[in-house]
Amino acid sequence: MKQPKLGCIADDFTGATDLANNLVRSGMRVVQTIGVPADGTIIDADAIVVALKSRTIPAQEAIDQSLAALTWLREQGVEQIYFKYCSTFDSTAEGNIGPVAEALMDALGTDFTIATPAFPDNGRTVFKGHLFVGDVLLHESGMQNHPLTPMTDPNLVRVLQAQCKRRVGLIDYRTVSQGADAVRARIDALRAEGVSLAVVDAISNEDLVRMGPALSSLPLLTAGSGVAIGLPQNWGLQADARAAELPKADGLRAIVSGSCSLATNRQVKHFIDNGGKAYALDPMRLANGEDVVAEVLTWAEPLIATEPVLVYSTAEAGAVKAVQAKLGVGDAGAMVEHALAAVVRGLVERGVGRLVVAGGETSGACVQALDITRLQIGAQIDPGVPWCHAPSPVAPAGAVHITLKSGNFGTDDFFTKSFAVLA
Ligand SMILES: Nc1ncnc2c1ncn2[C@@H]1O[C@H](COP(=O)(O)OP(=O)(O)OP(=O)(O)O)[C@@H](O)[C@H]1O
Ligand SMILES: O=C(O)[C@@H](O)C(=O)CO
Repeated sequence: MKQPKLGCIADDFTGATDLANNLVRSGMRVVQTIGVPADGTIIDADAIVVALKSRTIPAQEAIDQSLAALTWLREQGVEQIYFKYCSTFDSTAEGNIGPVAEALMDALGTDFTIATPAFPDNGRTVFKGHLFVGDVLLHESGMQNHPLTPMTDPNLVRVLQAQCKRRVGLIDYRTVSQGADAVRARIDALRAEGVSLAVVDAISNEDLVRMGPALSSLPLLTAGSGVAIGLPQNWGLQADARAAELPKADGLRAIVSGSCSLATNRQVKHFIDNGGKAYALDPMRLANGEDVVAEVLTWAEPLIATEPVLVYSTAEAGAVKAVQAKLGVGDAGAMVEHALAAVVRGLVERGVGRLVVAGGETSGACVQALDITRLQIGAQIDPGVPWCHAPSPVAPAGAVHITLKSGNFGTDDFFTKSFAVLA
């Protein structure tokens, strides 16, 4: 058994699998844990990703959870820490990216780190410190309307500075394009100027791979998942398909979707338009106290024997707003998550062993319903979304293959193609 090299702290569950996926694709064997494992847990992997749900909780709670993860990861002997946040830099003026990054810097006794959400494979690029989502700036991408973390300023130096006590600077594309030595020299110059956190430009995977060697001596990195593709080389690891090998998958198939993002709405439509069997869960019937979960399971049971089924609450913005207006945003969300989690549990008890879950919060609820505490990361379905294999006491076979899809990730045919990737 080898000592893990990289210890990662992710601020949500789907973000954690996204990071793990990029590390696996670049040659690391990765295990993702749900929360901080119990003392004495031994993990055999090159990298460990601790998945928290700390993105939008109060900053002090996010700090406490992240420091607990750091303590555990250091006990495993990791050589470098990676704080993973969203590729759209989801945060409020209070945090949690800045406060968590600074708390980790304090705990590690380091005076410098980087910050970049760049993830070119998913259209997230950083240029002159400004974050683009596809062809538009962050504040024109729809993220300006996010209910919890509205992003109204694409200038990440300004955004991060508003969350930090330390000075924030920039390593721009001209430096990055010159390679690792130039990045190292710029880090030294920024340090000398009293800058402690630097946003780093990256507009391509080549930029990320080029900057990798310059990051090897930093105890802490903070980033989206993109920076991960340049790190395994620092330990002499190369892309190797064996890093993504999972046990054989032969359970029944189901998809559960609570994400209401534009991408997931298209994926649900594509599945149904192509003849997939689907059950639309109506939040108002749940609110009326009807036993919709039992109804779904009765519907699904004969179908799953021969084909994948989709159970979804996914709806377009207008319909979601109408439900939220009647039930309240928090209560509507919690009620739907609870129902989908109960559906997942029932499906797995009935032999579903290949499971697609769409939505970050929904994934959190489903993983908890299956008593999953760790995931081994396998092959990528789409950028940012891998298949995983997870022990689950709920599963008759003792484990499931599961994929946790971020709301905004995946092509329109994601639901139909994911099972083929696992075959
Ligand atoms: N029809 C609906 N009406 C109201 N709320 C809903 C409905 N369907 C789902 N929800 C709630 O909306 C939220 C969707 O969040 P979730 O994180 O699962 O998806 P997402 O935001 O698209 O994903 P990500 O966080 O990965 O971007 C959940 O709390 C879910 O319960
Ligand atoms: O970085 C991303 O965009 C995703 O991994 C994510 O964090 C989704 O919540």
